[in-house]
Amino acid sequence: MSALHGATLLITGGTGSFGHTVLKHFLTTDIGEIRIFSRDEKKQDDMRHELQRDYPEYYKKVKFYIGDVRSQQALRDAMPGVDYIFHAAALKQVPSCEFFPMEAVRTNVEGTDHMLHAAIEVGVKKVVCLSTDKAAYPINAMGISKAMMEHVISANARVAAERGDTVICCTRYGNVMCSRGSVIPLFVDQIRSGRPVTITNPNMTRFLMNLDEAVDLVQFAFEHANPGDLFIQKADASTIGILAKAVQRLFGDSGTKVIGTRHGEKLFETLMTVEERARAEDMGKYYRISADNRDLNYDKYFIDGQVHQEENEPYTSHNTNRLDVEGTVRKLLTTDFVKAELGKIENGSRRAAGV
Ligand SMILES: O=c1ccn([C@@H]2O[C@H](COP(=O)(O)OP(=O)(O)O[C@H]3O[C@H](CO)[C@H](O)[C@H](O)[C@H]3O)[C@@H](O)[C@H]2O)c(=O)[nH]1
Repeated sequence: MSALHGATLLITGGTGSFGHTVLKHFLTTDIGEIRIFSRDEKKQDDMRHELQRDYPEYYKKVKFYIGDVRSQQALRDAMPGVDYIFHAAALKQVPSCEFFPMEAVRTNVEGTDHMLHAAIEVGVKKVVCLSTDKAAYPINAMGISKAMMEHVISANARVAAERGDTVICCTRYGNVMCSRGSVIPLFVDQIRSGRPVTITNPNMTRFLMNLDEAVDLVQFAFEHANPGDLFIQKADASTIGILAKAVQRLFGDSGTKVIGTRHGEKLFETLMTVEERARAEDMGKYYRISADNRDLNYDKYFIDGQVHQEENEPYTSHNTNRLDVEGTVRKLLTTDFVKAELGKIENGSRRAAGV
C-alpha cells in the first residue's frame, strides 16, 4: 500500500503547470483527496471543468480552495485533515520580480513561512517545497527571495523535527520546459505568427527538465526526505541558441533576433553551490544535500571539528552535460506541450489535404 493510500494532499499554487501534472500523476491512484489552493478563481473553474471532462470517475476527489499564501488564515482554513503538502505557490518570473521585489518577498518568503506554520500547527506529516536554481548564488530578486525561502524552510524544518511531527524538505529545479510563461511556448508562438524568435543571448545556458521529471523529483523527495533535506535532479542543459534551433527544427524557421539579456538574468544557472556539492550525497539520478543540524552552540563543534571534502566547482548549466540540437529536439519531444502543438500542425495539414 502506498503512503498516499486514502491520504489528503494539498498543492499550493495548484492550478499552475506543476499542479496540473501532479494531478494527472496522483488522481487515478488510491489517494483520498487532493486540495488545490490558489488565488485565481477562473483558473480553478477551468481546471474543474477539465477534470469533469477528462476524469469523470475521479474529479470528486479534488477540492478547490481560493486563497493566497500571503494570508495565514486562508492557509489555516485549507489545512485541517491534510496529510501532505506540495508547496508550488510562487512568484517565479525573473523580470517581474526585479521590478516588484517586495511582492516576491511577500509570496515566496512570507507565504512559505505562513504555510509551514499552518502545517506544523495541524501536524501535517510531510511538506515538499519547490525552489529554483536561481536561489543558488542568487543575483536577482526572484532568486534572492527563493534563497531566503530555502532558509525559512531549513529553520522551520529544524523546529518541526524537534517536535517530531512534520518532515519538511525542499527540491531545487532547473528550468521547467514549456511551463506557463516560459520561453519555449513563446518561441512556438513567434514562429506560428511568422515573427523571428527573440533570443536574449545565444550563449546563455539553462538546465532543461520536463514537467514529468519535475513531479518525479518531488515524489523522490517525498519518499526519501529527512527533515531539512534539499533534493536536486541531475539534469542536462543547452544554450539558448541551440534551444531556438531545436524549436525551429520542429516548428519552422521564421528567423532570429537577438534582444539582449533581460533584467536580473544570469549567463548560466547553478543547481548546487561549491559548498553544497562538498556535502552532497549522490543518489543516482538525484543529489541529497542534508540539513546542517548543528544548533547555535558552536563551541561543542569546534572541539570535534568539521572535515569536509574539497570541491572546487559548483554544479552549473555550463559544466553539466550539454545537449546539441539533436539532443535538444529529443528532449523537447518528451514534453506534452510540444507533442500537442505538433499534433495541431499535423491535424491542420490533414484537414487542408481533405484527409
Ligand atoms: O524572449 C526570450 C525570453 C527568454 N529567453 C531566454 O530563454 C531562457 C529561459 O527563459 P524563461 O523566461 O523561460 O526562464 P527563466 O530562465 O527566466 O526562468 C523562469 O522560468 C522558468 C520556467 O521554467 C522558471 O519558472 C524560473 O523559476 C523562472 O525564473 C533564458 O535564458 C532567457 O534569457 C530568450 O532567449 N528569449
